[in-house]
Amino acid sequence: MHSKTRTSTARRLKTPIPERVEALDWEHIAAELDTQGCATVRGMLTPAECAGLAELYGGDDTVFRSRVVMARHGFGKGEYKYFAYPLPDSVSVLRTALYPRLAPIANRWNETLGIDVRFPEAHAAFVERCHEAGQTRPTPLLLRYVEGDYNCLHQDLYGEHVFPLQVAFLLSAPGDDFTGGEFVLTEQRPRMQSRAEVVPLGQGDGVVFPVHHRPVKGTRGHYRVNMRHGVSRLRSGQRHTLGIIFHDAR
Ligand SMILES: O=C(O)CCC(=O)C(=O)O
Ligand SMILES: [Fe+2]
Repeated sequence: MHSKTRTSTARRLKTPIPERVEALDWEHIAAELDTQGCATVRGMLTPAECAGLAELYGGDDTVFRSRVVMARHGFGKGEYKYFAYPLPDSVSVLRTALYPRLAPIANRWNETLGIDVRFPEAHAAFVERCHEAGQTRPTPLLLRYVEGDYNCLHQDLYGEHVFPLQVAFLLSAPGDDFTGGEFVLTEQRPRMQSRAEVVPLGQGDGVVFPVHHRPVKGTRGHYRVNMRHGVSRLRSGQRHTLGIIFHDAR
């Protein structure tokens, strides 16, 4: 990494999370999402913030509404816990601050795909829409993987209302805390073979990716590709992630 990048990252980390979100290059993120189907945001959380969030996993269970052991459902191996409302401050702030930057991308994608749904400017208004439809349970989650664990390719759909983008933050340090355990995205294109993308992440980095589909520009306009995400097998150590999903669950 260039020293210039390092300095500006460090400076950004002293600032509150909403300002860090504002400081990101959203034009670049939108362009990456359009062309590649995902975008990484580097150094969004400090190592201390990552450790604080990861520590919640083994702590007081009143922070969470439920725990899922993936092997019991055929989801893979490993486990995760959904946060309860009220969400921890940093999780709530991330969700609220990221949403208004992603909503215009989501609206543009829906327009491109000929889908009528439009998303309001503020997350509170979208959550209200979810709640009115009976989707009242919070979806932000902490995941934990140990050696041999993995997360099968999936889509985080929890009801009729779906916000089309989500963000996952890596809380552990690759190489130091764990090996293997790579974030994987696949694109299933109509009448074509699937394409896989491995997304390299450092501790505190986030990846923005589609929940279920995205528009891809073809020779005759745009077409819809089906997206799935998962995590490859952990070769050693322990890996924690924070998942931010913007729609609530039934
Ligand atoms: O652990 C990961 O990197 C994937 C997390 C995930 O599936 C999600 O955030 O929805
Ligand atoms: Fe997921």
